[in-house]
Amino acid sequence: MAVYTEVTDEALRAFLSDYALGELLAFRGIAEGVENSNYALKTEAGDFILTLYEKRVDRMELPYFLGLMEHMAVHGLACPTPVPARDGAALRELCGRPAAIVTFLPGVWPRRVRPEHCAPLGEALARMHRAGEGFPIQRPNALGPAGWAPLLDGCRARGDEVQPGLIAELDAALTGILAAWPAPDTLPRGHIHADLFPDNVFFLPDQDGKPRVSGLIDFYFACTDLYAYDVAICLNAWCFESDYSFNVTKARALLSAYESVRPMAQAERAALPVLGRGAALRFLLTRLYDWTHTPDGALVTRKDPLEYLRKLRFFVQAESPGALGL
Ligand SMILES: Nc1ncnc2c1ncn2[C@@H]1O[C@H](COP(=O)(O)OP(=O)(O)OP(=O)(O)O)[C@@H](O)[C@H]1O
Ligand SMILES: N[C@@H](CCO)C(=O)O
Repeated sequence: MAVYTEVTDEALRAFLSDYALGELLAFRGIAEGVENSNYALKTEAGDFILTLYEKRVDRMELPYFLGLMEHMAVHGLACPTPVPARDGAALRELCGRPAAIVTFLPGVWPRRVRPEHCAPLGEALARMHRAGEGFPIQRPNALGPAGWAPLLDGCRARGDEVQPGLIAELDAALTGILAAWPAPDTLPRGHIHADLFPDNVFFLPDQDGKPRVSGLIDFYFACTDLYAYDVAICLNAWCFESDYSFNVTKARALLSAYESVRPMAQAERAALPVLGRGAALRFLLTRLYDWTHTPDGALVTRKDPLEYLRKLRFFVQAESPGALGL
């Protein structure tokens, strides 16, 4: 479910009259996604996505997200490009919500990740990091290491209902992660996606039927942080099997394709186990928070926090990149 704000035909037509996109031919709400309301639009000018930003997105941060997408698209990345209205502004208001139209990207995200997806993914991630260079606005990562203790505190009251002993295990994991986290400015940093899960990466087959990335979407967690942390997020999201075993073939494919575009420093590779631990904890905590704060019967699909406990435990026992098979 991701249409929180219903847009009427009349409201949309009035909104579109500010744009040079021709007549509205069709529009429909998109069920996928959990954060914002998304509509697919077809106008005389082509296909677009209309997003109404809901409660969890801070409107002060929208110029960063939209500006970054614009910058990356101009620098050759296949990502949604904000469409300005006739007055030049892409960020507008509709039905009392901040709203923007972005270009539609063709492709489908992989419901089941295969090793053949991981090299194109790694390459696209590195291209994204390169494409963000020179974008001047900074956005600290609100869900980075400094944000994890407060998040964990927010889960304290009900966390053990999900699994007995969970909060004590997470307290210990957090202490270990913070002690081993790379010191500021020791690893390269820049604009990262920070949520590059399979549902945010579209693929189309090439002439030989092999998957190639057709676009990256959903930049609403993007921030300025360590590039290698983005790699570690992808190792979490793309390289585990359904039995939670780590697939070294997928991880190697991802990493070597990444490095074909942006070689990593030795220190970045060495940090991957702790960055993997941190990334697992970050998704565990946001899922646990949502799990323990979403009222029963709410229309939002909650994601399983314990999936990330299994991944966290894997990274806790992996002390070196060698232990990851990398
Ligand atoms: N530019 C785009 N081109 C094509 N389809 C898009 C585009 N942007 C979004 N979509 C479609 O809308 C769906 C939801 O988008 P998105 O993942 O950004 O939602 P969200 O609610 O903002 O985020 P989240 O995934 O964090 O819940 C996507 O799975 C995709 O089907
Ligand atoms: N990718 C996140 C969801 C929000 O973007 C998760 O799987 O927990």
